[in-house]
Amino acid sequence: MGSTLSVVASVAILRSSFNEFVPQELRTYLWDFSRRFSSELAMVVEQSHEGSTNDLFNALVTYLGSNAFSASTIPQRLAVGKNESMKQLTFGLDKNSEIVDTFHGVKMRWAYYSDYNSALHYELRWYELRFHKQHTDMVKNKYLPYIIDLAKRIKDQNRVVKFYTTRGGRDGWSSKGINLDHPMTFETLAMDGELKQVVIEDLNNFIRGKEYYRKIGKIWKRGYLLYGPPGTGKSSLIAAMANYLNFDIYNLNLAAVNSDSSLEYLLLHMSNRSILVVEDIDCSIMLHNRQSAEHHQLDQNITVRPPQVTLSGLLNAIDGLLSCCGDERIVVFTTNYKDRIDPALLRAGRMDMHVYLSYCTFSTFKQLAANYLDIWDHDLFSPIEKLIGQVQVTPAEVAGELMKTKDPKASLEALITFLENKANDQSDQQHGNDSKDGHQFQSSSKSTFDPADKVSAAKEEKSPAVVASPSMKVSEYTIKAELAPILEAVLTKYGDICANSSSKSIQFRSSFLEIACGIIQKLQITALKDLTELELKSMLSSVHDLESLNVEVSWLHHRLDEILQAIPLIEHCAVSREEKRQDVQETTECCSGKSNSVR
Ligand SMILES: Nc1ncnc2c1ncn2[C@@H]1O[C@H](COP(=O)(O)OP(=O)(O)OP(=O)(O)O)[C@@H](O)[C@H]1O
Repeated sequence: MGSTLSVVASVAILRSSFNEFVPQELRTYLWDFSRRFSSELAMVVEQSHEGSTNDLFNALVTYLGSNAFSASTIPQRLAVGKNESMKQLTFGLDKNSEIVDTFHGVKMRWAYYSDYNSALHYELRWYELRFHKQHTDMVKNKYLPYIIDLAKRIKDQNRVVKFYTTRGGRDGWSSKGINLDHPMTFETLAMDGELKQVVIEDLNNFIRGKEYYRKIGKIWKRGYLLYGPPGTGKSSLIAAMANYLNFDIYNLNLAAVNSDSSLEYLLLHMSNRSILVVEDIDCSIMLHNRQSAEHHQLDQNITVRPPQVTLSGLLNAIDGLLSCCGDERIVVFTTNYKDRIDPALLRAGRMDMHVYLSYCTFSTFKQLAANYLDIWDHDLFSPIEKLIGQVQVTPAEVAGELMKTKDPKASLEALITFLENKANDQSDQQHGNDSKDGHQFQSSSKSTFDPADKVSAAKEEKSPAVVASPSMKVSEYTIKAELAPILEAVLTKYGDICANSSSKSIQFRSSFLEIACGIIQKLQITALKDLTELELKSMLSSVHDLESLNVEVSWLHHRLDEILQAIPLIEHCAVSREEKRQDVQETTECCSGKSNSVR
């Protein structure tokens, strides 16, 4: 044993002396000469390749380092370290050390060398791979690409997610970014189970879709619109997405960007594998065409600086040529009021998935109770289920109540009191509205988070969890009572339009039907001349969403198209009528001697 050790030690000493005293050119020559007679092939991977960084070298640093403890021959010396952009320690081969990796049963011998060139003050580093010549094709076509791919995944998993914000003007993004230390994950995010799964699946498909996107000629990017009342978890969902994918977040404050070209500059300086977030897109900026970007004088004293980024600038940035300057990009818009957003921004291809974050349902409450109190069931769940069905309460509010004490019983009782108070408040508000409006539809369709936005309310409140007015069952669906006659008529005329819907959940299907019936109701109660183009386009956008979920509403789509085409004619007629009226009035005034010129 002692003699074996001394032989190994002598070989190691000889080897390191050889490397130290024999110049690299001579060593290379000697190796090449000896290999002429060998069945082994050697490949050298230098730090730089043809004048630029060698991606394979960098991949090897990660791959061999991560394999260091599982390789068939563990190296005697390892380099180890960590920096602030990494979550965990990383390992690498130290100078002149070797490792044997096994791939598809074939032994791959790796060694790492470095050589300091004192004239150039430059350290040359390289890896050397030796394997049997018969595996050359496999190494070229499978092993090395596998290393590059795996190293990328290892690196992505180990990197700390960064958060960047705009500094305004041409200053670009905050230079270093701060570590995103947000604890929200898909496990802790309370969201309807099915919807959460749909989002996760969509992200998975996107991440695995590089080849698919290339094949169909589409830029590898995905857009999500997150909408819903404040406090329902839009920002939390973004954090969960970033943590799940290990993507950096670039938080774009459009109001701080002073021109379309600054926006271009910012997008060109985002890293790959990142999420571009524009929060509250409806109110952070009013996007208009360039012509209207003038200073608006609200009154004599107040001048409002107009938006500097135009709608076309933003559209260009999202899906114009500029958007191909990066890979694996996700764009997320959030809003409390989907109907205030220009439909051009919402169409598929720009915002591929619209995710509605609703008020708290019983299912979301149960997830919050599990997160905050570690309970999955309790006697007090039953009254809470009843109250949550009647009250509009956000997950943020419920979470706030559950945080007050760790004692489950006390916490749930406090939540019940909170929900009862809220129910009374909402009921008082409802009565106030009823007596003010004297109109059942208007009062019940008003949303407490946006009393002004009827169109938004007509859609947002349709989630079964958010029903404030009485519900009714029509066939197997539960729908707002006031929409029940419309649904009955639709089912009689067109059959079950949700029969082929991509969602099997009755709850979801009911909410799709409420959206469709809400649109029909709006069309029924509004005179054609009072419908704005924006309202119609927003209805079309909802119908488009329903179609993408395989809800059969082509007849409604067709009807909306017809109305949209008719609007200019209606406006034209209105103008002609007004002109005629003015003509008649002027003639009458002239005849009766009341015209300005006579006066
Ligand atoms: N769905 C949810 N699951 C778990 N926690 C939630 C959820 N929604 C809200 N919360 C809690 O409420 C807090 C505020 O929620 P968040 O900021 O995500 O809401 P938001 O919809 O983005 O609100 P806003 O529209 O005002 O920006 C979160 O930090 C989290 O603690």
